[in-house]
Amino acid sequence: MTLIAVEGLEIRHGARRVLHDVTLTLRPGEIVTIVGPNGSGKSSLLRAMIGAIRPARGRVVRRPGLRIGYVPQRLTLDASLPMTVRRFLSLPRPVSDAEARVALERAGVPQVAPAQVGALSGGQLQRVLLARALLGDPELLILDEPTQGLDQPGSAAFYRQIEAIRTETGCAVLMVSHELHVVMAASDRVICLNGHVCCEGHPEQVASAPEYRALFGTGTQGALALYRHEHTHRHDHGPAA
Ligand SMILES: Nc1ncnc2c1ncn2[C@@H]1O[C@H](COP(=O)(O)OP(=O)(O)OP(=O)(O)O)[C@@H](O)[C@H]1O
Repeated sequence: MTLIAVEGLEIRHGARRVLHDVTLTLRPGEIVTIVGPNGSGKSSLLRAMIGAIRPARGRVVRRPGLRIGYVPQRLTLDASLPMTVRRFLSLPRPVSDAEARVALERAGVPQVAPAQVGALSGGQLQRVLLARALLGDPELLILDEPTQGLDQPGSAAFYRQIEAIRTETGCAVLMVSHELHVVMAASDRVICLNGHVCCEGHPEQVASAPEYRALFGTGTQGALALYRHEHTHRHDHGPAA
């Protein structure tokens, strides 16, 4: 059973082709991470998948009625605007106190409902955005670099929370991250994107191995060495060929 399928997708921004021939599917309950260099089209792919960008070619097929929760890469909030987390969660759709409480608990910040949004730490704000995405009880959670700006322990804790949410709710998760060394333990599948799908596969089953622990924190290179990453082609011309 497929939740969402991307078939032969091409995305253009104006005259510039940023993605081409992208085909992938997501199944219920799996955690898939997209990695790739800056400007490789990761955000564009996610935005096409939620229907915010129209493909130049190909298509996105969503299971009818599929509930998607989306956490964007950036949310600019005016820190001086007085607004509690509770109120923020009711925008634009009013939600009950019970719904808000469950979402904040799932996101790991059960205590912040009365806090001002502008007073939250970066890590707390990311979790509030996650809570907001969880409100519609999504079958697919899409997160675009959700740990940008967090330190490594903060990122690791965030991804553990994502895994716990998947276990608890059974939702599938598609996320973009630059931190393969952190997310690989949480991911069932990794897709390497650079204008097209370069390669994809299971991260190594090493999360509990001492070697993995030793490498945790040594940066992406170490993790990439663990992830079987066999390119069958060269990138002579970059993604926008
Ligand atoms: N709305 C837009 N209009 C014009 N060009 C855009 C638009 N959005 C993205 N681009 C360009 O498309 C390319 C791919 O951008 P995208 O944000 O999808 O990549 P990314 O892999 O998510 O990058 P990053 O890792 O830096 O977030 C970039 O060159 C970007 O400048």
